[in-house]
Amino acid sequence: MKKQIKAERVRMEFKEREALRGIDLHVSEGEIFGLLGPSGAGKTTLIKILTGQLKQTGGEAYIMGQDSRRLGGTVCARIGMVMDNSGLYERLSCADNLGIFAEIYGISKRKIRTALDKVGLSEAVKTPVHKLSKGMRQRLVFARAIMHQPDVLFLDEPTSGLDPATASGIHRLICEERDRGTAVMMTTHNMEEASKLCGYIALLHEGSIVEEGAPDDICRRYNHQNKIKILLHSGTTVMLNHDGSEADALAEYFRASDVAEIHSTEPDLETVFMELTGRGL
Ligand SMILES: Nc1ncnc2c1ncn2[C@@H]1O[C@H](COP(=O)(O)OP(=O)(O)OP(=O)(O)O)[C@@H](O)[C@H]1O
Repeated sequence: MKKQIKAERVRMEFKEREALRGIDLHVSEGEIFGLLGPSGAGKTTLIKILTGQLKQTGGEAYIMGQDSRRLGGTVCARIGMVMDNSGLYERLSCADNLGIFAEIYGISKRKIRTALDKVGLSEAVKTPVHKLSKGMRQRLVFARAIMHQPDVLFLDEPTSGLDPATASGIHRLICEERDRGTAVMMTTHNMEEASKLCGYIALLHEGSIVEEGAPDDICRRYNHQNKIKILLHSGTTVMLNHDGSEADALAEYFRASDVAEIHSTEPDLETVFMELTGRGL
């Protein structure tokens, strides 16, 4: 698997603040990497460095093997981005907004229609941006990010503030991009979204990665209780140690057909995050 995004000991010092304190990570093709962290953790700063919008004060960053401080036109044309400041032209139509980028990327105008269809905006081809709802705008920004079929995609809170149906449509498109082989790096404050989409996540706190791994593996690591919770048909809840000693008791409950539900006591990502940072997302 090609490592499309790489950071090696990346540091960023603003005048009176150290925003990143030596970040190491990589994202391979066909992978969705989640960068999570509370407000001010350094997520946007890192994405800006990786995409060449900001120059780091230490360490190295590479996109498709090219130093992010010197990204050339060919590499830039293979990157897609959804950032906080949408950069849409309010008075231009959806199609004309994408048209500008089609020209920059040097792709056929036919791709505009395909991209708008993909995000469900075929009816709004001629609608000026200022008449779009928040969800439609976000879908347009997404269409702009993927219309040139990028190899690397950066998504800074792509579903923030969207209704569940629009968010779920965007999730589907992100997965389609991954399946096409795109390396995706996304930030989110939504832990459910991160667990569902990301194969690998890094928890960023005050400029450092404090935990990383597959979401399930991280949650298992913080399963301090290590118990099984059984809900019986009678409504009673039984807690058993999850160390092998529970086998006989569990078999007995099953023999008696008493078991309605069975759960492990693994914490969710939000709880792990609270434990590590003392703050919620
Ligand atoms: N241009 C800048 N000049 C000075 N400080 C900055 C600048 N940009 C970011 N910072 C500081 O760097 C730290 C990290 O900011 P950053 O925007 O990367 O956080 P974030 O994790 O993206 O937060 P959020 O989730 O709120 O978007 C913050 O303390 C912020 O105030």
